[in-house]
Amino acid sequence: MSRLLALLYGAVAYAVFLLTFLYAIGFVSGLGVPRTIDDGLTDTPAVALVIDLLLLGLFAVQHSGMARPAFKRWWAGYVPAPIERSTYVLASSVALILLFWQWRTLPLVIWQVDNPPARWALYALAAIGWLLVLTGTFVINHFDLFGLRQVWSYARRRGPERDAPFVTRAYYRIVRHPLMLGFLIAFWSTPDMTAGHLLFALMTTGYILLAVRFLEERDLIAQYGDTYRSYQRDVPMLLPWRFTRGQGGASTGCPLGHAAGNSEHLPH
Ligand SMILES: C[S@@+](CC[C@H](N)C(=O)[O-])C[C@H]1O[C@@H](n2cnc3c(N)ncnc32)[C@H](O)[C@@H]1O
Repeated sequence: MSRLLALLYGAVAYAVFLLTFLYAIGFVSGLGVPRTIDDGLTDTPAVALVIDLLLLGLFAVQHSGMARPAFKRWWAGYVPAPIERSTYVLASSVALILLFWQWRTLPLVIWQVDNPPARWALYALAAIGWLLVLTGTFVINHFDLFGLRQVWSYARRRGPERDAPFVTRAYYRIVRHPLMLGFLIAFWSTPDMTAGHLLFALMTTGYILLAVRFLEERDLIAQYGDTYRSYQRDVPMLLPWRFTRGQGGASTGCPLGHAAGNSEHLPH
């Protein structure tokens, strides 16, 4: 594949992702975009429920299915390695764009916070959630996660890609899944909770909990072995206050113990 074409493809996929991410903030918070979670297409509640569940399910299947090692091995025969991640990013963005476009509103009000300072506090909390997601991607490796590092290396004729290193610094010292924590904060922190928004928050929360525990962490254990198991023991999954003082943490007085504090356990 032409190196310039790969670079261009990666840049387009990244731009589409960035716009989709910005749109997602507006969609969920109901601000600044033409169609939001509560202001868009309408239908009878039963039809709306079915369509919204299908849209969420489609995203979950695409996003988790395409991230599995078995799927990656299979489509390596069709998609050149340098653009594999960009293609995944593009497919995830398309699934989200479809959801934003076809989402049916369910306007029944579940809760409404009228007090202005409380409303602003909830908006601020949501903004913190989104910021956690965005900044968290830089802690892991933003350009690797979104495929730019791979196409750039290919364009510069660098050798085959090394796997991105295991990260236990910054947010990852406090919880194992800061990006997912950021999404959960952003999805639930709203002063105007409608049935549609509640459906979105409940389904995405269930998806995040299951996918992280039974798919992503299983792959991380397969990849990093005991390093990841000890990280699991020392660092809570999503709730920062659930510090454990067992194993490495207890001996050092550091809640993270050897998972974060001792590089001899980290793969190189
Ligand atoms: C979208 S990121 C989400 C990471 C994490 N679940 C979170 O919520 O912060 C998914 C990618 O991050 C990788 N990943 C998860 N935890 C990691 C860690 N501690 N260090 C390096 N990569 C990690 C996974 O292998 C996966 O490719």
